[in-house]
Order: sequence, then C-alpha cells, then structure tokens
Amino acid sequence: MSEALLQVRGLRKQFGALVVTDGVDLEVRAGEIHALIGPNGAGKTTLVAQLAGELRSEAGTIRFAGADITHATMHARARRGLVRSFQVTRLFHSLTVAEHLAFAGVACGAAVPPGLLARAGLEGRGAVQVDELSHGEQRALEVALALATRPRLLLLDEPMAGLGAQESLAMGERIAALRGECAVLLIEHDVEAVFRLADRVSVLVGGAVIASGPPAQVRSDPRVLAAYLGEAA
Ligand SMILES: Nc1ncnc2c1ncn2[C@@H]1O[C@H](COP(=O)(O)OP(=O)(O)OP(=O)(O)O)[C@@H](O)[C@H]1O
Repeated sequence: MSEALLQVRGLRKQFGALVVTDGVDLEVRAGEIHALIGPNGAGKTTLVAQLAGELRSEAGTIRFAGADITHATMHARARRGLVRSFQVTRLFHSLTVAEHLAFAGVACGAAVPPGLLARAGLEGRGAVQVDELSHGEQRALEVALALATRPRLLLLDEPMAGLGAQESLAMGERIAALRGECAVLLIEHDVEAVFRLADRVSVLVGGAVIASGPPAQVRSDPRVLAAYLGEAA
C-alpha cells in the first residue's frame, strides 16, 4: 500500500513535568476523514498544534506527502498543504467575509477556489462583516478560510463546538463533502457525529493512540470501551 499522506511516529510533547503527548503514532490517508477522539485532557489539541507546527515536539517524526516536516515551520507546512483552521473571532471583526477570503488567497498565493462561499453555506454573505455573522457562520468561515489555501490535509479542532443541532448537522455535511478532495483530521467530542462522519477513527488516551481503524472496529474495541467510550457511548 502507498505511504499515508501523514505519518506520525513517536511524537512527544511535555510542558514542564507534564508529559502531554507520549509516543503518538498516527496515519492519515489522502482524502479520508479521520477523527481523533479521546477524553478531556488526552492531548488532542496539543497534538494538532504539534502537527501544524505551532508547538515544537521533543521527540518523534512527522512525515507529510513523502517529506520529513518534523522541524518545518508552520508556514512551510501550510505551503505543503498541511493547514489548520484558525478562529475568525481572533481575526479582524470589521472585515467582511469576502475580504477575509481575499486575504487567505493572497497569503497562499492562489486564487480562491470558485464556489467556496456556497460550499461553506455562506452564499450571499460575502459583504457581511465578520462580527455580524452568527456563531455558526463564523465557524463556517473558519473552514472556508482554511479551504481557500487549497489544503491536502485540513486540521479541524472542534468545528462544531458551541453550535446548535441544526448548525452542527450542516457543518458535518460540509465536512463530509470534502471527502476525496482533501483529507481531514477532525477533533470532535460528539461521538455520534464522529462515527457517522469518519472513514477512520483514532483514539488518544493519556497522550498515546490506543486504537485506530474504521468506526465500527474502534467502537467495539475493548481497550477503547474501557478507556473512553464505555463512559461516553
Ligand atoms: N501550554 C500549556 N502549558 C501547560 N500545560 C498545557 C498547555 N497546553 C495544554 N496543557 C495541558 O496538557 C493537557 C492536555 O491538553 P489538551 O488541550 O491537548 O487536551 P485535549 O485532549 O485537547 O483536551 P479537551 O478535550 O479538554 O480539549 C492538559 O492537562 C492541559 O492542561
């Protein structure tokens, strides 16, 4: 079988005496929706920051699209197509949706893909200032901004957090529509949404991946039931 798009081996991060990720092994295949689940404090957000290049790792290797990117900067990773979504609420409140997208296009030196607003559920909202968008629309814009850079792997850290049931469903549909176009590594606490959406699921517990595979297999894995899903499902 060909090499996975993302190959993580033995990745480790500690803050002072606290070891947060510890020997993480993970593979994400091209075009798949891969969910990363696990209990609070398991190290999911830390791992995503290590993958995106925001946090340096103390040990381990990260290969992406055939290259060793373990020591690459965040920008170098993004140029290769490894991109995380950023919170628009941390960006420019007074800029419009269209202006944000134009910036994202300039930042990655590519034209914004056609139809991006419609695909993000933001059709007709280009002229609206970001601080006038609903929370759900802001989260949708975050995904659209990341997609504007034409990623090969999109890292999404809880894109459904704080959304209502309808908005969550719509976000799930938009993520599902990316399947085959770019790979997605999705951190999500809504276990039902994860098992509906993902092609494969990895379970992070205590800073290490204890199981990885198709949803049905992971869901019935005794180690996963004991360490996490027994309480969540
Ligand atoms: N910058 C930091 N400095 C010190 N400790 C940190 C830092 N970032 C995270 N931690 C600690 O690392 C542990 C893992 O945090 P992390 O946010 O990665 O877990 P998580 O799996 O994403 O949790 P959640 O599901 O609750 O979001 C926690 O104990 C957290 O307090």
